[in-house]
Amino acid sequence: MTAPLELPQPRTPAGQAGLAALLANPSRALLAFDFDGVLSPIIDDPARAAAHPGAIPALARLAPHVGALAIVTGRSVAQVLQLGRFADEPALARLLVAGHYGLERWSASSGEIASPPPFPGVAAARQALPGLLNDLVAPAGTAVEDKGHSVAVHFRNTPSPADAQELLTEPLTTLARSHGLAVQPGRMVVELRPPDMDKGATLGALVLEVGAEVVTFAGDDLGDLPAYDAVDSLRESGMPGLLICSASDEVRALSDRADLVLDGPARVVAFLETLASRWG
Ligand SMILES: O=P(O)(O)OC[C@H]1O[C@H](O[C@H]2O[C@H](CO)[C@@H](O)[C@H](O)[C@H]2O)[C@H](O)[C@@H](O)[C@@H]1O
Repeated sequence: MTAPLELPQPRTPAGQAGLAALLANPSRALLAFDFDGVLSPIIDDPARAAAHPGAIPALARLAPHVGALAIVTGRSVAQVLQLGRFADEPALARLLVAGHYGLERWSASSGEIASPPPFPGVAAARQALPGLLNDLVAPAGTAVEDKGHSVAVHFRNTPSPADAQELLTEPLTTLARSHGLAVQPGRMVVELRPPDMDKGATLGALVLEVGAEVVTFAGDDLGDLPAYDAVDSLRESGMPGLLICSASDEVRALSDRADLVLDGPARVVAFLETLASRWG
C-alpha cells in the first residue's frame, strides 16, 4: 500500500484549525486562489502568462470534493479564462471567477461575464498616461497594460525595476487621485483602477453566496492583502480559515501573515494534489 502524501502543516494555530476544518468538512469549504504568481508562474510578458501545467488537473481533482472553487484576480475575467483555459476543463463546471478584483463575475455554470460600465476616471487616466510617461522619461521596457476597467504600468522589463518604481509610483498616484482612481501596487507594476472594490469584499461576498463554513485563500501579491484581512475577520467571527502564501523574493507582506508558506506555484499545485489525494 502506498503511504499517503504528507500535507504541509500550517505554522499557526488558526491555520491548523482551518486546515483541520477543511479536511473534516470539504463540502462546506470555499477554496479561493489568486491567478498570477499562485496558479500561474510569473513571467516577463503578462499577455503570455499561463496556468501552471499541474494547476488545472489539481483543481479538477479537488472539484468534486469541495463546496466551491474560485479564482479572485486583478485581471479581467475574459483574460484569465483565455490564459488559464479553465473553461475547457469539464470537471470545473462549478468554478467561479471574480475579475478586476471583483468588479467582474463569471461562473462556469452560466458561462456569462457580468461586468459593470466603465468607471469614468479610467478613460481620462488612459489618455494622460503616455504624456506622463514621456515627461518622466520612463525607462525603456516600461509598458502600459490597458485592462479595460483599469490601466497598469509594468516595469519588470526595465533595466532597474527598483529605480523605475521609485520614479513612477508618486506621479502615477497623483494621476490616479486626480481622476478618482485607486492605486494598486503589485509585483513590478502599478495599477490605476476603480475604487471601492477589492479582493476582501469579493471574498466575503463569495463566502456568503456559496454558504461556505470554511474558507481558504492563496495569494502572492499586495492586491491579495484585503483577502487576507477578510479571512482574518471571518476567523474572528468563528469561521475556520487558512491563509496560504505563494512565496517569492518580490513581496514579503503575505509570507509574514500566512499560515502556510509555499514556494511558488509549483508548490501550491503540489499542495492541492496532496489535499485531493486525501479524498480519493
Ligand atoms: O490578481 P492576480 O491574478 O495576481 O493579477 C495581478 C496582476 O498580474 C499580472 O501581472 C503580474 O504577472 C505578470 C505575468 O506573470 C508579470 O509579468 C507582472 O510583472 C506581474 O505584476 C497582470 O499583468 C496584471 O494586470 C494583474 O493585475
